[in-house]
Amino acid sequence: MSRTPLIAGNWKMNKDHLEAIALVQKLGWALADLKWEPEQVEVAVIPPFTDLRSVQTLVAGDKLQLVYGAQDLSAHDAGAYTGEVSGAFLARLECSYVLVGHSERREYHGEDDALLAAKLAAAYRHGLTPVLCVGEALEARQAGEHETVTLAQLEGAMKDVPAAQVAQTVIAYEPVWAIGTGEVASPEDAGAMATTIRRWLAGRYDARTADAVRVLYGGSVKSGTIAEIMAQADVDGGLVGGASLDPQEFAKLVVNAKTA
Ligand SMILES: O=C(CO)COP(=O)(O)O
Repeated sequence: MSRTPLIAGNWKMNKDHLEAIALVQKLGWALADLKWEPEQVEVAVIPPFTDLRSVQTLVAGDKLQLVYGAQDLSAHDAGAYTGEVSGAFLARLECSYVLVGHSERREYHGEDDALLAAKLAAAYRHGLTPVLCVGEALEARQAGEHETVTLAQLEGAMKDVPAAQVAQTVIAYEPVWAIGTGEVASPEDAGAMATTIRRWLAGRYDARTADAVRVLYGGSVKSGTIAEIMAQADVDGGLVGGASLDPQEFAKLVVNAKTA
């Protein structure tokens, strides 16, 4: 099974809607300069909610081959949920992806397994592809519990996900200690966890389903380190924070992600 690699840029809480237009335009030019081939590496930008309409207009108007998505969604579809954003609204903006369970949401907003399971269900209801983020903290890695912790997060969030929907799910392994720290997991460690995740999927569902799911690595990925990470058989792309805010660097990262 060949899985199209995905490089997704999570802008986090950076760039207002005017800055977003400039960044996406520059990214489009930089990708064209580097002869990016969209069929070889899919590229997604994940800006703040307030940027999405501008990004949609620009992508459609300039016929960019980028896709985009949101950093979170509500578990509910509509109603008295002040401050929440419905997956229905994201679908109307033609979002392809939505992050679910980023470690910053788990840590700062107390998002737990039950909530993430409900958010996954909401993403599927609205035809969005969820990028489910999992990964251990430093103490768990040091205690040798990285697999146990990561698989427990998968188990918790995916307990109600039927096999038919798993193939349209992306899983991002983002060890918390590697996020924004400049400390990147070794390609071997990233690859080993991607393999562990795929084995878990095969056990929980079946080998064919597991084979179809894209597993990304995230945590201080840069243009200089992506190729080694992508060389790992079970890694299908990157979820990129800091490096996605620089269009030249992000474009370089995309073309370096091309697998042989
Ligand atoms: O959290 C991340 C992407 O979701 C990773 O962020 P950095 O690439 O800045 O480490």
